[in-house]
Amino acid sequence: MDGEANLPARAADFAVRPTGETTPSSTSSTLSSSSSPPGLIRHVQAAFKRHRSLGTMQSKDVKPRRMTVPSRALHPTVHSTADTRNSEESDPARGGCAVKRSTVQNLQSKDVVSRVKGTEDDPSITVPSISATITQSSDGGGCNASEMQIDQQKHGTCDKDKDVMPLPNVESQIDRLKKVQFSLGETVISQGPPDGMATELWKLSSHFSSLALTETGWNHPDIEASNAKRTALVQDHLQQFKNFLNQPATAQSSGIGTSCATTTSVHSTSAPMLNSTTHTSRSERDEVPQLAVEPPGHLKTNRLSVAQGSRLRSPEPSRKENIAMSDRQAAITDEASMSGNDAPVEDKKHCSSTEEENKMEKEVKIHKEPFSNINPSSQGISASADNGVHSQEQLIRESSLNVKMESSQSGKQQKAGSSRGTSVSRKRNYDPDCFFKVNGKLYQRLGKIGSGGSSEVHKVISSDCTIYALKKIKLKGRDYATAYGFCQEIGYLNRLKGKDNIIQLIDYEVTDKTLLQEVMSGSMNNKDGRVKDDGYIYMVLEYGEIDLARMLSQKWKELDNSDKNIDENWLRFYWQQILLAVSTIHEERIVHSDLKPANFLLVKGSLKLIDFGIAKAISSDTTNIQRDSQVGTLSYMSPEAFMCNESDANGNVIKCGRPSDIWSLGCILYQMVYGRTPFSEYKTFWTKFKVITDPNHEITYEPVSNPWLLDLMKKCLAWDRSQRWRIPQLLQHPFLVPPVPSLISQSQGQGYEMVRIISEACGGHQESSELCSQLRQVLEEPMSVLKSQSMVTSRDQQCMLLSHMSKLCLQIRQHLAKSDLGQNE
Ligand SMILES: Nc1ncnc2c1ncn2[C@@H]1O[C@H](COP(=O)(O)OP(=O)(O)OP(=O)(O)O)[C@@H](O)[C@H]1O
Repeated sequence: MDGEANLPARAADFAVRPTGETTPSSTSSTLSSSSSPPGLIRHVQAAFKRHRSLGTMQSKDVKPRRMTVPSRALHPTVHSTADTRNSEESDPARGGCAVKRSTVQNLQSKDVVSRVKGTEDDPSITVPSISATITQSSDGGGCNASEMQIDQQKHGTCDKDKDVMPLPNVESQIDRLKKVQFSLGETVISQGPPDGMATELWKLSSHFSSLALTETGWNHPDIEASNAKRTALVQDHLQQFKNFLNQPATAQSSGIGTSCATTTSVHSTSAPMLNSTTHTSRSERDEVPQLAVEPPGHLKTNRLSVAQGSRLRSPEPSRKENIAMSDRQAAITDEASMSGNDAPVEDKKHCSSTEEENKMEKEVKIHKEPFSNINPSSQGISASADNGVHSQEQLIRESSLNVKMESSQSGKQQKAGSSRGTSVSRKRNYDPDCFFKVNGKLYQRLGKIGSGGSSEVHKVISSDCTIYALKKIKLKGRDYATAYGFCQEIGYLNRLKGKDNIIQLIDYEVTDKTLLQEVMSGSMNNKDGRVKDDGYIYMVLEYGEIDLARMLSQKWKELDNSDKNIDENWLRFYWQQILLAVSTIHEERIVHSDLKPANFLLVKGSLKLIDFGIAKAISSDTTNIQRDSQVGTLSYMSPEAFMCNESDANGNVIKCGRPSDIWSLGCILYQMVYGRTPFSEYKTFWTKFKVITDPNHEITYEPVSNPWLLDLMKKCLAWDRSQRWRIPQLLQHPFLVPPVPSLISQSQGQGYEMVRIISEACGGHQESSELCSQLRQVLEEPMSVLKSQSMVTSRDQQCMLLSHMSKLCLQIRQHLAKSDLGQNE
């Protein structure tokens, strides 16, 4: 473990940034939300965490800090004490995920039941349990709840290519379904039959409810006996219901201005889910029956259960419900509005008058409420559900206008009790503790992944059920140069879009638009001073499951319990990926400057490079980057990174370039091989500084079974940066591209025999014997020849070897010819 806790630094001189080195036995951060979301949301989050393998978030290990050290601070005569800040707090929640699993499941199931029972208070659960059955019917599966659950299980992923969100086990789902249906059944009955067009529907719902009630005796033999009959009956009813829903709608969801439209709110109670609630304005309720159709409990998931334009009746939502609904509506409104405009989005044309507001209230409103109530892990999206999601999303798109209008309405509802006309700030339209908004799109926060020296990174889910990482950088109080640097990360990530081994930037927003503009145009005018406004940078990034630091930590924990060495193939596999990632940026003339295990993330089995916070592009006329200060993470910083801008023995200014990254790679490789970084025994900043900048300091290499591995580490950790290998060479190093053993042994066997014959033929001639022994040495230790040469690729190495050998052979031949001649004379 790098004991960097004692690093000396004066706060003023060293900006020590905690970053990501992980060493096997240390501890660090974290998966804790800084602010606890409400109960249900917490359960959602917990469920997501549950489905991530242990430790898939930020390493729990102590991470070395990234340093920003002004040059003057580096003079060895300056004595300072380390800034031992380690801003990464250990978060037991991460490690504790698995332990808490059962508790979470219990909570979830309790939660589902209690939530459903509390229907009256929950506007998202409005009336009967029809929807689940409807969805199922499309699969031809009747209304057998267990089948439905199994179907959900079968298709329990959000998207094949996206994060899998497995469902809890089938039995518990069925069990919960029974409870849910029972509860909903009670609700239906207590509500009594509506009149008008929905009477038929009510009958159906009552029927289902009564079925659901009977399902409390789910396995009773009597009930089983009548199952077939009931199923047929239900299917019949379903058909009727479908026909009902398929009626030409007089009030379509997009029916702006139609006086008889029903308002349909599609709530996705968690990202993969959409449930629908239909309600109408007071004036409409008298004329048009309305129905709120809600899938039961967790079966709300993924289902759009109300056809748009259905003119159905449901009990009037209470004011409380309305307010709660409007919160959700507002949330989805934000999500639906992609404009990024801070003003509430609304269709002024239709919102200008009270009359039109009334109309609007009657319209079918589609909202997607991605993030409430339900455990997303139980959102297994069945085939039907999947379709459901798509159709819902389509619906949402199609109804975006309505959604926008809903926004204005919901704003007003929110303000119930206060002046109706008061406009509602967009900021209040969603809970900032639970959501992030980037360019008008909402992302629900699922948990904090980690925090770097400059940022917080959160796991989030988008409205299309994709998991992302959201990096939030607070700019307030930072100097502009630093803020520019952070913005530049966006530039680099944009430049590296489409590169497989670089984490992908999905979206971003810099709240300080001028700053972004300046960075993008390369005209940084305001270099002095600090950012005063409450500026943030948000970056939505491809999500990485685990970082290399954590992987190494796990690997070494495994190895500690056994007497095995690190698996060379494992090493080879990830080392190659690391090289390829760095090769990508070096080809783009970008020097990362902060390469360390924590900055390589595993995404679907491949390592991807992250954190371009201090990366720099090499300008076209040079091979180096210009830095005003020393930056990096101590344990991985190259000698030239420490000595940046100082003069070397020849009076040349020391600069950093690609070789600086190669040194960091050497440190990473060393750590992969030995479980610690090369200078880990030097605990303080100054001792580290001293040994790393000392050209005569010899790094200790414990013996390893593969000499090529040793050679590789040395090639990366050559003190003299001009001696360090470049990525293309490293990719061809014999550790990665081993020479074919059979050929070696074959050629060696034949070679030895040949040398023996020649030696005999030379008959003890001194010069010839000398040449023969050289030839033999080449055959025995080809590297002894190659080491003195600076080769480019292994093919070049082979060619050099051959030419060296043939030179020797030629000389021996000449000697032999001479000695032949002498003998003949
Ligand atoms: N796309 C992502 N997916 C998953 N986790 C991520 C992602 N990006 C960052 N992280 C996690 O958050 C941590 C901090 O992220 P990052 O290194 O980008 O922030 P930073 O503020 O630049 O950190 P530092 O300055 O300390 O290196 C990472 O070590 C990683 O564990």
